[in-house]
Order: sequence, then C-alpha cells, then structure tokens
Amino acid sequence: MSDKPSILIVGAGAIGSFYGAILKKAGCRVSAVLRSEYDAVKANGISVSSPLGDLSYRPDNVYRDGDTPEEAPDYLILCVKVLPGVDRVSLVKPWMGKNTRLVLIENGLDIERELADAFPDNPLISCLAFIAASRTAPGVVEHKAYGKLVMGSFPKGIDESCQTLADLFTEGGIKIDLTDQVVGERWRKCLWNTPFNPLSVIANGADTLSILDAEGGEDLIRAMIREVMAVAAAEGYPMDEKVIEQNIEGTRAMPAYKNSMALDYLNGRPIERDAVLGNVVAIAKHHGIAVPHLNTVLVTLRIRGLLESA
Ligand SMILES: NC(=O)C1=CN([C@@H]2O[C@H](COP(=O)(O)OP(=O)(O)OC[C@H]3O[C@@H](n4cnc5c(N)ncnc54)[C@H](OP(=O)(O)O)[C@@H]3O)[C@@H](O)[C@H]2O)C=CC1
Ligand SMILES: CC(C)(CO)C(=O)C(=O)O
Repeated sequence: MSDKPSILIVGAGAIGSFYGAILKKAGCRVSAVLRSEYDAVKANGISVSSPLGDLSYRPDNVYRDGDTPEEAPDYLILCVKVLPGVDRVSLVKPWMGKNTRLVLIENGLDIERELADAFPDNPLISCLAFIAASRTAPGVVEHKAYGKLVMGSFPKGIDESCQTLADLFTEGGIKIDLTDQVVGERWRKCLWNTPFNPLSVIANGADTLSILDAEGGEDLIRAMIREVMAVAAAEGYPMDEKVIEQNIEGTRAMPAYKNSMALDYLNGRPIERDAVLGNVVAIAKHHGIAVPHLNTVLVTLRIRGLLESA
C-alpha cells in the first residue's frame, strides 16, 4: 500500500480526471465520486489521452454522489462546475474528515468563501488550471495542451499541505507555480476568463481568434480587461497596464482556442456565468465601480438564459 496521501476527486470530468491521473502517476491512491458517468467509470476506469502519454487509470474506489464514505481522504479535490444550482458544500460534506484538506480546481472569483466558512478547521487549497482538456465520452478525457496549476492556501500563504500536494503534482509531471496570494492570482486569471469566456458564448461558441479578429473585437476585450482590473485594484490587487497587451498578445500567440465555457455552451451544458462574470459585476457594484461592458455582457447572457429555458 502506498504511503502517499489518499486522494478523492469529487467531479471527475475533464479537470478532475486529468489531475487525478497525474496524482495516480505520482503514486497516490486516487478515488472518484461520479454522477452521470458512474457506470462507465466503474466498468472501464478513466481514459485520459494526453501529449504526456496515455494517462488512463482505474480509480482505487468509484463512488456515486450520495454514497456513504468508508474513510475520509487526505485530500479532497473538488472539480465540479461552479453553478448556482450546485451546492458544493453539501456535495463535499459527507466525504470531509477532521484532517481532510479541501482543494479546489475550478474557475471563477470569490468561489472559496462558502467552503472556507463551512469547513473552518480544514486547510483549503485553491488552484487555477491553465489547461485545454475536455470530456469526449463517459469516462473519456482528451488533454490537448498545457496543464500548469497555480496554487496556494486560501486566503493566503502556502502551508505544508499545499507544498506536499504541489510536490506530488510535480512528481506526476505537471508544472506548478506556488503563490502566497492565490486570490490575487484568481483576479489575474480572470483578466482573461471574464472577457473571453462569456463573449465566446454570446458569439455562439466563438474561438479566441474569431473574437480578436472581429472588427472592434480587440478593443472590446481591452475595455473588459480594464474593467476587471479596476475591480481587482479596489479589492487590493492592482496590476500594471501592460498586462492588457500581454493578455492580447499571449492569446494571439496561441492557436485559435475554444475555452471551457464555449465548450459547455456548444454541448448544451450550463455555463459558469456568475462564477466568472456575475461575481465580478457584484463586487464592482459593492465598490461603486462602473463596469458597463461587463454588465452588458452579463445582462445579455441572462436574457439568453431566460429565452433558452423558456
Ligand atoms: N476544461 C478545461 O479545459 C478547463 C476547466 N477549468 C475549470 O475547471 C472546473 C471543472 O471543469 P471541467 O472539468 O471542464 O468540467 P466537466 O463538466 O468536464 O466536469 C465536471 C464534473 O463534475 C461532475 N459533477 C457535477 N455535479 C456532481 C455531483 N453532484 N456529484 C458528482 N459529480 C458531479 C460532472 O458530472 P456530470 O457529468 O454528471 O454532470 C462532471 O463529471 C470548472 O470550474 C472549469 O471552469 C479551468 C481551466 C480549463
Ligand atoms: C485559461 C483557459 C482558457 C484554459 O486554461 C480557461 O480557464 C478555460 O478554458 O476556461
């Protein structure tokens, strides 16, 4: 039996399955809690194709959401989409032990607080994934490119459990950037996600270059980044103006790319509208900062949502 920490992935979709595979490769016992893909994963395990090689694996235990846990994991890694209808606290509660470290690998801003409040005695590690990965069939994940994680303890610092997990990911072959300011890093990542992800949905699943190449597209992205920066600064995370061009140039240097929200939209799945955009607009309102471009995109998505569910 491995002396490495035990891992439980809750939400073994693209991200959970991939990072679970990395920890399996590092020698951890990795189990998974599934919902719709339980039968497929129980029967065939998780298949992960990747530029790093074939990372397919059989989780040590496969559970259904609602099962009673046999033992609490050392690390519980939560990778569900952050959606208004998903109660993440209730989802992880049955699996949390006294010593379980809770790890989030999820997009969005202000998504840690409810979990930190619910489990004040468990260390909380917040991670940002820079990766292109998607589910192509039940229990089947395609990792296309990248994979770096930026991670730190929430609300700040890098505690021992965070360092240990970072070392395991590194051992499994993933680049890790540790940060003692993970909330600031969330803002930095949202400079990209908050404009690009929702715009790609309004534009019917457009890729990055289609957005930038449209007449006025770059300027719209610049204006939205600037608004996110103003809110980040009010929250105590000022950034240099040069990050605007860095985000545009960095995106232009990559092949045309459909982000995770565009893929959700195209596959008829709910989108993380509030985690990625709505929360930024709410924080802006709290500070009295005008964010007209972000607000227009948010309201347009709300209207679309109402029409789509009518
Ligand atoms: N994919 C990517 O390239 C990137 C994704 N991210 C972020 O990572 C996070 C995860 O995204 P991703 O992996 O792509 O999403 P997926 O939709 O591929 O996976 C989410 C998983 O959570 C499961 N889930 C939801 N509710 C439950 C439940 N009650 N019990 C058990 N499982 C549940 C889903 O199961 P079911 O099939 O039943 O719905 C699904 O397997 C998101 O916040 C996303 O924004 C960040 C960077 C890149
Ligand atoms: C940054 C990016 C595009 C991939 O890591 C992402 O966060 C997403 O697809 O939502």
